[in-house]
Amino acid sequence: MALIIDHVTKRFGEFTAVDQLNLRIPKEEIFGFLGGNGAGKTTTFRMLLGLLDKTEGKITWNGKAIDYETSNLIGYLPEERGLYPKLTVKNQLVYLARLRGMEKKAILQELEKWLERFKVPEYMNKKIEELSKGNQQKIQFISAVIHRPELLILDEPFSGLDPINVEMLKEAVLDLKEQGTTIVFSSHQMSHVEELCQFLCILQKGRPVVQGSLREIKRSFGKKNLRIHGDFPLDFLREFPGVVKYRRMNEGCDLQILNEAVSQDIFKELQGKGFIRKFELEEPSLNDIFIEKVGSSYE
Ligand SMILES: Nc1ncnc2c1ncn2[C@@H]1O[C@H](COP(=O)(O)OP(=O)(O)OP(=O)(O)O)[C@@H](O)[C@H]1O
Repeated sequence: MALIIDHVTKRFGEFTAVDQLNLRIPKEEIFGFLGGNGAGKTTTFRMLLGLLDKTEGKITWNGKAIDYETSNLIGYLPEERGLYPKLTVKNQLVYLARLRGMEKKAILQELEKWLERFKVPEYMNKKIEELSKGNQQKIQFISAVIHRPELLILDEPFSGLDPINVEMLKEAVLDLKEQGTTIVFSSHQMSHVEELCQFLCILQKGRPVVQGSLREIKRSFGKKNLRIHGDFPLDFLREFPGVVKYRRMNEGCDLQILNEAVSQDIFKELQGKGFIRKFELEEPSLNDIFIEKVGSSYE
């Protein structure tokens, strides 16, 4: 395990924002850090980076406490983006990367590479304030990765990006993982987490309500989704034993069922009723799991 969060608590006065949090984040994987608004994600990130003092507990990266020396091994994309509007992209990145101990020549080489990759080479000498919000975010992402950190913390990296830029950033995140970077990111979009993460944790009121591998979390949730398309009425399934949720769709219905056995019962029940065009059993979505565990409508 590379990143260990050991019984970490953060109190603001009487209020406990993070409560005895224990997490083991595996090396060279992408870890999803989820939770509703105010669950304690950003507070955890800030403690992890040493920007906020912990009330209790310990955080280590590769067995060492994170301090001034180790902090250069970490990259951070904060939730509140913070670039200087009057600086050019080049001067901004040179400034930030020099703080990370990089030489100017290496900074410019890396920056050029990233700007090419993000299809915006012409931004090199543009002022930050001249860029759109989404494009400023790309620059902020570059500032988090330019020094090739071992551990990359991304606080809602995809918020405010159009679908093309989301894809571009996802590709970059996956490549960084391939190259051996350990990545922890928070997101309110479950689909991004499903696509990218092998491991995750869902936080509620500063405590994990779910944690582990995505596959195992889905399997152990028990309930499954069943999609049926047929040319006959399916509404009677609303009351069928074992059906937890029923949603009428254009061509049939989407069900949440208690377990796989219920799908067999439904399949038998449908025989002879008409033509079934689709009968598909699926794992629950992360969104289903999130809603059930956190207990509120989301996304
Ligand atoms: N400096 C502070 N002083 C007092 N309370 C704080 C402070 N910083 C955060 N909190 C509180 O701690 C809780 C956790 O906040 P945090 O920003 O970590 O949530 P989050 O999970 O990142 O939420 P979001 O998804 O909305 O960004 C919130 O209730 C917040 O109001």
